Amino acid sequence: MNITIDGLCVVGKSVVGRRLAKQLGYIFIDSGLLYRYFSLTYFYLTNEQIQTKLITQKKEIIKNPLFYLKEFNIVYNLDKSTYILNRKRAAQLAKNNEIRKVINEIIKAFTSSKGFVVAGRDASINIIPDADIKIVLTADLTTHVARRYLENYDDYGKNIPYFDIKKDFLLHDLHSYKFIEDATKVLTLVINTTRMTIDQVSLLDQLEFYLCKLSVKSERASNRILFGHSFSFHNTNSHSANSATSLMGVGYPWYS
Ligand SMILES: Nc1ncnc2c1ncn2[C@@H]1O[C@H](COP(=O)(O)OP(=O)(O)O)[C@@H](O)[C@H]1O
Ligand SMILES: Nc1ccn([C@@H]2O[C@H](COP(=O)(O)OP(=O)(O)O)[C@@H](O)[C@H]2O)c(=O)n1
Repeated sequence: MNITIDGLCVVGKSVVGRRLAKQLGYIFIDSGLLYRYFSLTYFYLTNEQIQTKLITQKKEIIKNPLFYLKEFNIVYNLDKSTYILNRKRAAQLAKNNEIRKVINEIIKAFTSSKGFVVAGRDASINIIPDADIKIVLTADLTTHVARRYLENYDDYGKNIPYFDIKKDFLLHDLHSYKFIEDATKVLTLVINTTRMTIDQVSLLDQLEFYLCKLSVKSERASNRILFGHSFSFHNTNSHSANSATSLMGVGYPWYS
């Protein structure tokens, strides 16, 4: 079985995905790592030059999944300030659709067999559209900013003001709203992590419980379940209420 986890930044894709993969004995692939890796490897090149490099390199990467999956993890060992800088460059890279296409093709090729958990903003739509389980993690705007603040403060010792983080988040993540919006239309499980701890989100038992419920519900033609806290119970089947604002947890529709 293959599992996708979609969501904007700091919703917990990486930490939850990693745990889930470990519990299941699966391989975890964080698509963000590939953007970070290539932006670091080709730091001084333009997006267009990187695009050309990736197109030529693609075959060789696809032929050596184990080597490259290890190689991509190098990014985790970056010093803290480079890691933050690297996020901005990776975000620029991710705006190039050709580069997105190549990165998605690489992950698709890696996951042509089963046993993967793949995290990303477009994992369930563009990377593994035929994944067996599709999960979307969400959080409200304040939670996004607070988690990023804590991450900067605890992990990097930087006291970046709330307003700057919020501005940065709105500027850099805006282009990804559409992916998450599309993902919520096809997926099997939406978890609003706003008032949940990492442990609560990652609990496999809980996940299994909801997946069981899902199989019962699928008979009623509903292919999605939402759980977590602080929902507005709109009970609507129209996606018109499902705007970027609602994806931030302000007015999340509840499908029953
Ligand atoms: N449910 C949660 N409660 C508290 N902190 C969380 C939660 N989920 C994630 N975090 C924190 O947010 C930060 C980003 O988590 P990460 O898994 O890297 O997110 P993503 O991969 O979605 O960007 C980390 O510092 C993590 O500890
Ligand atoms: N599937 C993906 C993964 C990452 N990205 C971009 O790549 C950057 C780095 O990925 P990451 O997963 O480490 O991101 P953050 O959660 O730290 O922002 C993100 O900020 C996104 O801009 C993307 O656009 N699509």
